[in-house]
Formats: sequence, structure tokens, C-alpha cells
Amino acid sequence: MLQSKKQDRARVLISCADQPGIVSAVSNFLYNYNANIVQSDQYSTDPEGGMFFMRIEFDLEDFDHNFPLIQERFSEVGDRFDMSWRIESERKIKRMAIFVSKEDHCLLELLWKWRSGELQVDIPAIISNHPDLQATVESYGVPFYHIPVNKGNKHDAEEDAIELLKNLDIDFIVLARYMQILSPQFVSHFTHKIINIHHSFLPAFIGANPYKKAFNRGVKLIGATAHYVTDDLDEGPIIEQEVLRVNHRYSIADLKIGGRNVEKIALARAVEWHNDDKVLVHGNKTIVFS
Ligand SMILES: Nc1nc2c(c(=O)[nH]1)N[C@@H](CN(C=O)c1ccc(C(=O)N[C@@H](CCC(=O)O)C(=O)O)cc1)CN2
Repeated sequence: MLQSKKQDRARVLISCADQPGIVSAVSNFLYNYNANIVQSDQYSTDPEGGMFFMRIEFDLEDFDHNFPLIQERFSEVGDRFDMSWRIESERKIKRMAIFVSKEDHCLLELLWKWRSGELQVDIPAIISNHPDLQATVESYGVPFYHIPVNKGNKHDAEEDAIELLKNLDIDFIVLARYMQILSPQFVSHFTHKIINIHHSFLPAFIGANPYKKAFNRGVKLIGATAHYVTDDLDEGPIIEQEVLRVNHRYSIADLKIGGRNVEKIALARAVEWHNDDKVLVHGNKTIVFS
């Protein structure tokens, strides 16, 4: 949904043990700073000793004065309920880096949404282990960085990428059909800030060549899964999935072609939700306040 960013709007995201009084305490805290709550979503895993998750969007008068105060003082509520919490302003335009290899459909979906203003991020860098997409990327006015990866240089290549990402102050990373497995050392720099699109309906067909595996299995559905990257290949917290009905007449090539649409739909949704701070992670699962 295309919503222009509102300069006086912010959101607070909360995770804590479920207990009475949380909603009242949070809403009263915000009320005391004249915040007007415009959206509130919450989820309790199990009222008997489960977890509580909440996302509140609010508008603030005198934003420049009150927002820093709220950020500084919300710990009064957070500490009382032993919350994990964060407060984000809609003024903040997140800086997103994209990693690609040779497939361009997911990349182009993100670039189109970005250029149309639908995806409100900055894209300071697109990084690839191949040169194939340089002209495409630069036609959108986005800097392209070719960082080749092979068996012998993987550590150095990742170090170069990490240095670039840190220097560019990147907030999150999207792997748009990037076909290199990131090391635990790389992932540790960006916990729950790397979104991958895996071209299968996970947990089916983890790893390489999922469409070939799907064809050999004779599936009647294929799919795509957008997930946060962890050390466990294609097993990170799932953010979004999309499926497509197929049949015995589909070749592997047909599955790949049909799969492109579900891949780019799932990835774009996941990126939008992450960008809008609508995704909370608990264990190896997500809560998406879409
Ligand atoms: N740490 C992680 N890195 C990456 C993940 C992930 O979940 N965790 N997802 C992949 C993307 N991907 C599937 O979506 C994928 C890409 C590549 C391979 C693979 O086996 N590739 C090579 C080996 C490459 C290498 O050793 O780096 C191969 O074909 O043998 C599997 C899945 C992106 N990175």
C-alpha cells in the first residue's frame, strides 16, 4: 500500500513476557507526550506465561522536541516489563543494499518499486559477484560494485563487502537471488537485517537447484520464501511466502519461469514490511503486523 512517509509519525515495537498492564502502560506513556495513536497491533502467544508482541504507530506534536524525549524515557516502561523495544521515526529513510548474481527479476522488481516511489528507501549500493547486471543497475543511477567470489577468495571478498556496507552506513541487505552462501562471520554483522529470497516453498527443497528438485518430486505447487538469513542455509525466520499451482506438463524451465513471479512478489512484500518496521523476530519465527 503506497503511503507517503509522515514527518511527525513514529512507531514503537515491543516484545516481552505477556502480563497484565502492558497496553495501558504503553498507551499512557505515549498519551503523556501528547502522542496520538493511529495504529495498534498486538499478539500474545499464550496468555498463560507466553510472549507478548506489539507495534504502535503514533503521531507526535512538536516532533523535534518530543521524539528524542520518548526515545530517551521509554525505558521507564521497557524496564518495568523487561521489554525488548525499539522506537523508529518515519523520517528515517533506511539505506538498503542489494546483492545479486545473474538473475535480474527480483532486482528489477525492487528497482521499479524504488524508482516509482513505492519502496521508500535509499539504495547506496548494489553488489554482485558477477559483472552481468552492471549496465542495468547503473541505468537506474545506482552504484554497482563487482566483488567476484571464488573458492579461494571468499573471506577477502566478504571482508571487502562488509567494509563497503559499513562505510555506506547500510541499514539492511537484500539478497535478490544472490547465489553465494554468506559466512557466519558476515551474517553476524547483520543479524536479522539480511533478507533472502529462496526459490522454493520452504522447508521444501533447501539449498541449490530447488526447481530441479521440485520437478523430480512431481510437486503440484511451487513457491518462494523470503526469510532472514542465518548461519543455517535457507532456514532463517520466514517473513513471507507465495505459491503457484503447477502440473505434470511443466518442465524445469517452465517452473523457473513461473517461479519468477512468486519470487519477486514474496521478496517485495518482505522488503516493504521490513522497511516499515512491521516484522518482529521471536526464535526462528516472525510476527508480521502487515
Ligand atoms: N548464510 C546464508 N547465506 C545465504 C543464504 C542463507 O540462507 N544463509 N541463502 C542463499 C541463497 N540461496 C538460496 O536461496 C542459495 C544460494 C547458493 C547455494 C549454493 O549451494 N551455492 C553454491 C555454493 C556457493 C558457496 O559455497 O558459497 C553451490 O551451488 O554449490 C544454495 C542456496 C544466499 N546466501
